Amino acid sequence: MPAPASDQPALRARELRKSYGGRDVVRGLSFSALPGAVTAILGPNGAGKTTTIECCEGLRRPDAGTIEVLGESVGPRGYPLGLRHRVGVMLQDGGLPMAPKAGSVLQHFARLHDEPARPEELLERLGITAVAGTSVRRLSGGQRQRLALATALIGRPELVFLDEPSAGLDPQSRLATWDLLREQRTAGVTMLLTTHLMSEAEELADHVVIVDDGAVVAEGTPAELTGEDEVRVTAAADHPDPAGVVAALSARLGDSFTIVARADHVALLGGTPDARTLGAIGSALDEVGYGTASVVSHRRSLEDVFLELTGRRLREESTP
Ligand SMILES: Nc1ncnc2c1ncn2[C@@H]1O[C@H](COP(=O)(O)OP(=O)(O)OP(=O)(O)O)[C@@H](O)[C@H]1O
Repeated sequence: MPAPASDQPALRARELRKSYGGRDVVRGLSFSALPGAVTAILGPNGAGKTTTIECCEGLRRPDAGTIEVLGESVGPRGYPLGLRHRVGVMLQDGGLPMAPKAGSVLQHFARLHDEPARPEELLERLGITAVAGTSVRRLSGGQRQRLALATALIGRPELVFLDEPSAGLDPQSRLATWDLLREQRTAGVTMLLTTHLMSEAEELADHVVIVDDGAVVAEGTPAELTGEDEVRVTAAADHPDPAGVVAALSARLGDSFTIVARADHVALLGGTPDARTLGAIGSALDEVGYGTASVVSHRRSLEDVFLELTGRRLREESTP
């Protein structure tokens, strides 16, 4: 049964580090997940989300750092025995045996727990009752994904790890999954999920940890992360010196805005500028030869924040 809510984190990861073949993919990453809340680790492909969550699940061993789950330390050998029954895990690739039938797999997982949820009910909720008699191998990707979620929830865990829970699902299945996860939260279950879907983080998360290149670049509630107005100036052509653009704008505007400049756009955070300030912005941009294609003022979405922090362009994978 879920533990009563407290202020103590249900999970605390401190200064995690992990490298593969000399390449650092998790670089001093720290975050906490509060009990009864949904914490989303949001990041682009390759940011280190799966590595981080699998370290927290005790499936990968971090090179450095500490992890506490439900008050217990996760050591080099993974979870202490008693902890395993309190936690549910949904892996990114499902991690399911292929030969058995879907319903048998879930029954098997149910028998591992003292007070499991009813398998038939979970199958029904996730819309996979009709394939209960089909072998896992023959399930579609989305059906397998939902079965993996059912196996994570069958033991009525206190804490559930969900690695991209709705990746590859059609819109109906995604909504059914989100509804089920919201119910889990209402019942007091703590959830840590990874996602690169803004909509998933916006719909489900109480706390969002934005990760890029193996490190936390921002965190907060969705409202904290998105609560600011932004003026966005899109460049007509890439500018060679974004730092010079910031300097020119700061010289005219002082510290009334947080200014982020990239080759292709400038974002000014901190309020809606009046006509005089807009004039000053225009003059500063003219001064540094920043050709302006458009200027818009709007409330930032999570996607704006994410793209601002993690960049708008596809990145080459770094090499060792
Ligand atoms: N076992 C491994 N051996 C070598 N490199 C790995 C291994 N696992 C992950 N990586 C690399 O580490 C980096 C981070 O991978 P990870 O799967 O943690 O990222 P992610 O944020 O979950 O990405 P995605 O959203 O694409 O699933 C990637 O560059 C990946 O290629």
